[in-house]
Amino acid sequence: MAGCELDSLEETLETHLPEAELREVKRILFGKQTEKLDLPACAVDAASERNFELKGYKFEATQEQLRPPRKVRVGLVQNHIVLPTDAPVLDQINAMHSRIGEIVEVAAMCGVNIVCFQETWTMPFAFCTREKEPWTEFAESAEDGNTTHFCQELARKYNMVVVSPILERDEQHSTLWNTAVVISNSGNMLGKTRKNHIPRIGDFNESTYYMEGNTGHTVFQTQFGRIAVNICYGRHHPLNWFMYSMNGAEIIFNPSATVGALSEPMWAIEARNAAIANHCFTCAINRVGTEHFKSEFTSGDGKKAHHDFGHFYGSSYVAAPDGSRSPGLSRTRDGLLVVELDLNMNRQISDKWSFKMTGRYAEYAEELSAAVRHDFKPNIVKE
Ligand SMILES: NC(=O)NCCC(=O)O
Repeated sequence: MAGCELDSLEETLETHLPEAELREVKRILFGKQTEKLDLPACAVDAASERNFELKGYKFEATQEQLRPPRKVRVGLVQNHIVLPTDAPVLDQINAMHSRIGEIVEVAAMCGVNIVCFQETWTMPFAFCTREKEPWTEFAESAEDGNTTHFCQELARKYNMVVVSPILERDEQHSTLWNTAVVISNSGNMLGKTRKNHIPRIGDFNESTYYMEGNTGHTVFQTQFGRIAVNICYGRHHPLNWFMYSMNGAEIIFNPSATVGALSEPMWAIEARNAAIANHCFTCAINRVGTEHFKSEFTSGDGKKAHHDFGHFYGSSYVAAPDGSRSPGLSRTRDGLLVVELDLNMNRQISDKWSFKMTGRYAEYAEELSAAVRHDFKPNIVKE
């Protein structure tokens, strides 16, 4: 079976394992079971009419005596591009706006408080081509671009925080960035945060287009909790997650665009490990589908030129600090994953496992400062 034909890992397990084994396999693979969330019938019907998968789960925390639960619903959106990559740029952007608009409407029916879209959601993932035109035309101002205005309307209409990852055009510095715009549920732009790490692997030729981010590890205080955005390739860097968490992030979103041949075995591990290591929730989002480009490009590996990047495998999921995770969305379909979190779990797990308390950060900081110097000598004892 070709990789992209497998629709979902969980469904495959469910189809082929007897019930008792399935329960045990799931416990070992996914941790404590996440219960299904009851979603309104109108949302289920609308998702089916609009041809996207809708799934809902909840992570429960222990009831405390002094603090009330802090329940938040997050919505993770994964989708195909709507029009072919050679359609006029504005038509492509508008088509993505209307697709996202109809998915966010369903998120609102499900009571979502914070929604996050996939990396550079308004455009095909065209960086594989190395062509500048027309792809740089998709870049927009984070403050005043049409996409930000569109998301502000959604935020206001549905009382929802919107995390909108775009290709940003920073006119003032004549620079492009890979940026997530964070819009408060009031409709005001709270701020923006830029991708810190740019891949230098495979067809991800992103350094041709934009620069490494300069916004550090900003955390945004929203009405529904403190959130941060670790964009795509940043998920391979444990210290990147760590710094968002050090700045107080309770939920870290990881909007991504990644393909099966490259990263799929790592996908289920990295965001989940970050949730465990940092006592927070993480939300991994990947686009879905295969995008075809008119001009052929090579991967610089001696193999034949080709017109597509490979299959973006979706599989968006949420991981909790207790090591459990939600089932993923499909590998092949557009989808909305609605997950209810109780943010009290972060402190409960921190009190239990105490990774933050037992971390030897002052030691690491000292050793790291030495290690980044050019005269660094590794601390190795030899006979
Ligand atoms: N978009 C992006 O950073 N992709 C890099 C590949 C990966 O991290 O799996």
